[in-house]
Amino acid sequence: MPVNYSTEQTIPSDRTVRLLDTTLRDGEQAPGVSLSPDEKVEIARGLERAGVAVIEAGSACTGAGERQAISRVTDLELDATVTSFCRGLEHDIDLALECDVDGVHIVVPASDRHVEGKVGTSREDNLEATAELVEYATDHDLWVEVIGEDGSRADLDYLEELMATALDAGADRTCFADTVGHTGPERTAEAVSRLADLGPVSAHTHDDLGLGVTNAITAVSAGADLVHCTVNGLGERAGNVALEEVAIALSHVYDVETLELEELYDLAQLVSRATGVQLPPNKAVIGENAFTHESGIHTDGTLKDDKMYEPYAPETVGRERRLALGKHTGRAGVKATLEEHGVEAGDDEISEIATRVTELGDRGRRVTDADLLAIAEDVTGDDRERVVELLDLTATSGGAVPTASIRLAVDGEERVASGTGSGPVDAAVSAVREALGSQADAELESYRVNAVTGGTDAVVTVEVTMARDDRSVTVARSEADITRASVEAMVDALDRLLASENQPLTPADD
Ligand SMILES: CC(=O)SCCNC(=O)CCNC(=O)[C@H](O)C(C)(C)COP(=O)(O)OP(=O)(O)OC[C@H]1O[C@@H](n2cnc3c(N)ncnc32)[C@H](O)[C@@H]1OP(=O)(O)O
Repeated sequence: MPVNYSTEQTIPSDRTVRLLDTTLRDGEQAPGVSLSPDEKVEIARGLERAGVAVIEAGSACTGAGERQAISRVTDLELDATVTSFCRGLEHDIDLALECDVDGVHIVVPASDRHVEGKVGTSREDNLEATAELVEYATDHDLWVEVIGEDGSRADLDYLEELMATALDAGADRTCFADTVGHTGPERTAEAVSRLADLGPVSAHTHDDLGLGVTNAITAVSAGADLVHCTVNGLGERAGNVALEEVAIALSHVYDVETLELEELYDLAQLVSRATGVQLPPNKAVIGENAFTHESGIHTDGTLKDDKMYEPYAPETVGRERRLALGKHTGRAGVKATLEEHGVEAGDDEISEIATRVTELGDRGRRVTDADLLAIAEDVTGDDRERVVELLDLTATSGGAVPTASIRLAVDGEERVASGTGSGPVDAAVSAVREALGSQADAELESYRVNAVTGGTDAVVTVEVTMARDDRSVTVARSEADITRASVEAMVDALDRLLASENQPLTPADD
């Protein structure tokens, strides 16, 4: 159901809106990002699973490697239309044809700054060249979208003339481009509604002013029916408008469905892994904190009614809700988290544990599951025997094969093992798994390293989350030695997981 309380919806729910993804072209233009053909193929498959209508696979003019990558995507024979970016040059269209794409985006200058200052032509010659290029592309059976580059800074009368020329020459659609993310919703609405009167129009917005989604939604309400986006908002400078944000905004606010929303989180992680650009924790839909609650009032409210502090269920976009502990934790959050770990405590004990969690958070620390459980044991007096304990660790690197040997106490019995790996941490983790056998059957859900202090002698904090069956435990360890911190965190997490299976803590009396 749309959530607008107004009866005047600017985008009615029966509007057909489709999304074009340009992660493989504009997204890849983000500094430092370069996708291999295999990565492009994997991302294109993910985009297809999500139901993206058009995939801009790259710029064929960039070089042989790029053309090979685009060809690999066209070879997939996806349902989505696969396209290439082309400058206003016949040669670029020829290169796109070599990749067997379904269509092209012919990017022609629209503002005087681009017409005269960049391409060095005149308004009149630009009109003529645009018509010729469109005819050339359509003669080769290509689907054609003409993008008026820097359209938001163009004289709108000229932009309208340029786009009318493109449509008259046979272009399938035009595109309003806020190339430098310079404009706001009013000008977007004016420009898009003028172009929509001519024929089908797309919107291409950037986030330099943080107005990417606003302008995209405004463009749709002004008549655009295809929105250019990138996964995670990757792109030039501050990025393009994020695919996941446009999709959820259209769905949640206007009841207009564009994608298989539950695919969005996997897609976000896939793109993050391939590009090396981490997901910002506070980003809508994909950020780690988007469905995580720490503060006591929010956690309590969410436990009473899961819609209390969330606009939509995390499962909608392929995610799960999480409770976190820290400075702002209250009793309800402590009780719920302890229950997740099979630990019961009385009301007074819960209050005491909550106070100590807050105190730990006050010291600027993130409070992990292991911290909570240690506090709970202290408060309830439930001492437990460790199942696994690290006794000794030696790791070497710099030679041909990084190796590590490890000595563990497992249920009071000493075990020694060694392992090799891609680096000392990997080798030490192999050794731990070797020593523990099936007891180490736990998935490493996340592994994060953070240098707490500067310099080469920095103290690093390693935080791991490990899961076994349907339980997960987060542990953080700080050390100057990253290998030791990693292994200690992992062994402690395994110890917690195994302890809860073998020796559940007994409920404490009130
Ligand atoms: C808004 C956007 O996202 S634009 C897309 C940006 N994408 C890219 O740049 C793709 C990656 N780029 C590349 O691989 C290279 O820049 C290439 C292969 C396209 C061109 O490389 P080079 O020939 O060395 O040119 P260079 O990069 O120095 O300059 C760009 C040229 O394209 C021209 N150009 C730029 N936009 C257009 C256009 N819309 N129509 C025609 N020509 C254009 C420029 O005028 C310049 O030509 P000039 O050298 O004759 O002055």
